[in-house]
This record gives sequence, structure tokens and C-alpha cells, in this order.
Amino acid sequence: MEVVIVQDATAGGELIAETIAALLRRKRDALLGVATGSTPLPIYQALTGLVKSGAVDASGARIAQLDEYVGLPQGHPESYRSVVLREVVAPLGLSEESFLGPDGTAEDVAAACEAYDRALAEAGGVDLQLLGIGTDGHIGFNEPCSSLASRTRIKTLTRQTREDNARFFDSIDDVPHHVITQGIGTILEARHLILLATGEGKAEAVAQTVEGPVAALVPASALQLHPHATVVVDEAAASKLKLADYFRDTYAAKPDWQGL
Ligand SMILES: N[C@@H]1[C@@H](O)[C@H](O)[C@@H](COP(=O)(O)O)O[C@@H]1O
Repeated sequence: MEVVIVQDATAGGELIAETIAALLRRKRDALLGVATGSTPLPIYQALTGLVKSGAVDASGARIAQLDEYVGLPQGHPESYRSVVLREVVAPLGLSEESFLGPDGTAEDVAAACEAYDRALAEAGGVDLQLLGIGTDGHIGFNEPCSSLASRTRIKTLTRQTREDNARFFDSIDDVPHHVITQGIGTILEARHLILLATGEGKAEAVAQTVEGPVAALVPASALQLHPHATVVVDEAAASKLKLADYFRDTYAAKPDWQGL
């Protein structure tokens, strides 16, 4: 696992956007797995900037969703499908045909989950999966004690996650209890994982993810099992890392050609 400590969220967004651009230059139709929440927004803004300035052509990119609420009506502005179409697909000038996501409105949720895992595999697998992290260490919507081998499935949100996400709804009562999320096993199949965490509120979860044991109690710690996982953190989110100086030295000495 590589840990990169950046000054702030903007710097993190720019670094990751450059990495995505490099991928798209190598592979025009790369499948990019995207996360929702506030943290990745600087990535999408920086990537849109690179596309608009002509630094990269993203017209062949394909976008895959990480997770989804169950039961929100079709087109609800806070469904993750709507969020990804609004924050990623439209700004990059892509069409809905380039987008893959699980169906949170399906009557048969289990079948929708299986169909999504199949669709990801048939699309050739995710090349680069972006991740945020919940204050309780969740990735996607894999809450603590999710199986590290899990596939895309329905999960129940913790009270804490519903409280954290209530800011996107009128009240906590409007935050669905149930979600579909790529499983941890599914996420680990992506060729490269990049987790971005910013702000002091994520410092404890980041420390446990990077320096704690691999444990279902901290789902993001499963990144330790991946051969190409990058954790990008700002100074505040890095504040509880014991090895912060080592991570800084390692990154400073990294050859330029290597990228993330
Ligand atoms: N399902 C999403 C996660 O993918 C995201 O990482 C998390 C943190 O969001 P934020 O970046 O807003 O803190 O929120 C939600 O739970």
C-alpha cells in the first residue's frame, strides 16, 4: 500500500485526476469506478478541467458506480445514479451509455446485485476504482463486519452512516436504511484502488485502515490485501498516522515516471 500525504483536498484531487488522465492516455476506454460523497468532488472537478483544457481525451471512458440507495424513486436527485450522472458523467461530456450502475429501484434486489457483478465482469473489470471512506471505516457501503470476500449485495446502514449522510436529505428519516454496494471482494478485483480521505474527521479511520490489522471491523483495511492500493490523505486526515514521516520520505524519493 502506498500512502501519499498532500497539502489539502485540492492537491489530492489534482494528483488523482492526473493519474486518471494517465490511465486514459494508455487505455482510451478505461473503466473508471467512482465513489460518491463530498470527498471525491475535487477529483471530478480537476479531471473536468483537464478534459476542457484538452490535456486528456476522456470521450472513450466508461464509468461504474460503487454503491446505491435502495428504494429511492427513479431520478431522485440524491440517488447515487443521479449524483454520478450529475457530478461525473455530464461534466466529462459522456453519455449515459458509458455508465454502469446497480438498479436501486429493482423489485428483486438480490438479482440486481448479481446482475451488476456480472456486468462489471463482462465490461472487462474496473481499471481504477476511486474510494472515499466513512467515519466508521466503510468503503462503498460495506459497513463494519462486512465479509472481506463479499460480492455486490444489499446492506443495512449503521445509524452513524445515516447521520453522516443526512446532510444530503431533508432529515435523517429520509435517508434509506438499505443500500446496494459492491462487495469488498468485488472492489478488490479492480486493477488499482485509490482511496482519498480529507479532514480530521477521517484521521482515526485512516490510521486503522493503514496501520491497523486487516479486519472486517474496519472494511477499508482490506486495501492491505490489494497489490496496487494507494491512499491519498491531506495533512488533517494523516494526523494520526505513526509512520507519516516515512510515507512523506518515500513519496519524496519516488521516481517521477512511476506515477501512483
Ligand atoms: N457510500 C458513500 C461512500 O462511498 C463514501 O466514501 C462515504 C464518505 O463520504 P464523504 O466523502 O462525504 O465523507 O459516504 C458514503 O457512505
